[in-house]
Amino acid sequence: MITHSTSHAAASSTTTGVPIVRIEGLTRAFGETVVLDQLDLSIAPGEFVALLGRSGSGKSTLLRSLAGLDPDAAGTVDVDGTTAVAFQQPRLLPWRRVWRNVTLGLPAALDNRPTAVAALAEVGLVDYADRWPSTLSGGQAQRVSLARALVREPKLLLLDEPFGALDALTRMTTHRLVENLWRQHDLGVLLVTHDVDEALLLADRLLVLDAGRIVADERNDTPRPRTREATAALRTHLLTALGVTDHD
Ligand SMILES: Nc1ncnc2c1ncn2[C@@H]1O[C@H](COP(=O)(O)OP(=O)(O)OP(=O)(O)O)[C@@H](O)[C@H]1O
Repeated sequence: MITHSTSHAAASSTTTGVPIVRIEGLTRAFGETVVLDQLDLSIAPGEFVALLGRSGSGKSTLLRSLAGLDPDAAGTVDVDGTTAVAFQQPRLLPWRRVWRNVTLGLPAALDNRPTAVAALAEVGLVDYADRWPSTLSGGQAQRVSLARALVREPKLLLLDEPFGALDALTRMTTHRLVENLWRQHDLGVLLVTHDVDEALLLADRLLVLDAGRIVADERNDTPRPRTREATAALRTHLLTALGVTDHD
């Protein structure tokens, strides 16, 4: 049984320095396969963390536990405040206009157009509120899904390969957008990605998941904006932790 608690204490963790995420002994198995094995992890308020790992290493499983979507995991997952998730596919409902996708699932008091438009303005889509999802480009649809996450005012934003389906140029502009949202909202971010360079560009802390545990946990203090040259040594270290070399 998992203990998943979400607190909304009056003394916010931002002022107290208490972690926004505390995971202890998180274990998840599917049949005989143990995917997460007594995993421990803390995330501080406002921290931008990237989670790397080979395909099948359990990144999405960990993220689902953090989002409270996996009642069958065992261990403790404490999250201080609201979490919101954006996935690789934007998952917009085609029969709802853009703004009604943004407020989907919100309490009635917040399920209104002005709330949605304010969030859409933050992702540069203020004029798209009344569009249908089918008229959006892939990058625009992904920005709508970010607006849908932001409108929940999360303390922790969970991003599961959100840039994976975007073309290279759109990916770069969406990187900038996420970096700006993180700064402006003082968000904690956990970004699941296969892309070491993307992780080095965006995150201040880099985790590698392997065999159910965190096997590397590195700080990335490279000044922003970051260049590939500045992060080269850390890149090599992470690739080694991932079991690949530059020549693979
Ligand atoms: N509902 C499920 N039933 C059975 N096995 C599952 C289920 N969900 C995940 N798994 C297994 O758990 C392991 C971890 O899956 P997970 O999706 O967390 O990996 P991942 O690191 O996110 O992979 P990828 O990078 O390919 O997205 C895989 O072996 C997968 O087959």
